[in-house]
Amino acid sequence: DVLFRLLLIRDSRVGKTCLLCRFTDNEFHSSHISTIGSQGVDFKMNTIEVDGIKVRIQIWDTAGQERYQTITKQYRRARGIFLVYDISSERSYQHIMKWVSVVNEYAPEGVQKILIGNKADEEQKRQVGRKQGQQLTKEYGMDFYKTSACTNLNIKESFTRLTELVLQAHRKELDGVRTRASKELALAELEEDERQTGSP
Ligand SMILES: Nc1nc2c(ncn2[C@@H]2O[C@H](COP(=O)(O)OP(=O)(O)OP(=O)(O)O)[C@@H](O)[C@H]2O)c(=O)[nH]1
Repeated sequence: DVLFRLLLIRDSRVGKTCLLCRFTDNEFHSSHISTIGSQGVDFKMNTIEVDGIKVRIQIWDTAGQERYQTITKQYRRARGIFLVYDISSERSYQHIMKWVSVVNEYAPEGVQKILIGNKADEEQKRQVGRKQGQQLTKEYGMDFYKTSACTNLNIKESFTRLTELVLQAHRKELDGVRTRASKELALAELEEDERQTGSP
């Protein structure tokens, strides 16, 4: 089993908390409760299986209003980042570009990112064109998902995809851990056999 830390960013009210609640508890709350923890962050855990590996993911929900100095501390420990905008807010989309450069500056090398256009159910209030999300993903080389925490569109898919990307990026590291673990297990079994048979 492995454990990864993922992070949801950015503007306030784009639906970060709702995406997280939908993914971990399959719940949706239509009222807004701003994410204000002691650090402006809160997390939930979930386990998903990718390629036969059980991956425990710790997903951090950052407060959109938080000063970025606080949030950048969180970036350093993240393996994967969801950059979230709201399709009914052009402003939240414009801010994504700024947040990509902040992430590139503060997040560890090799951090995986995907772009999320949330509130896809709010078609009548759409301010961000369908192609705009895809344009950004081409520019920054990220995968793109349009999601709705409200109707449960692409929630599991997007969380699974980011986890897959993180897993792929850390494959070598993981293989090393697995080899070491299986060698240690073999040694422990040998010692156990020797103890039972009384041989040295
Ligand atoms: N229609 C619709 N509304 C949504 C969706 N996701 C979230 N909302 C609503 O948008 C508002 C803000 O959602 P939150 O999840 O609290 O937003 P946030 O990004 O965590 O906000 P901060 O904690 O302030 O950073 C709430 O009223 C939610 O009900 C969605 O997919 N569709």
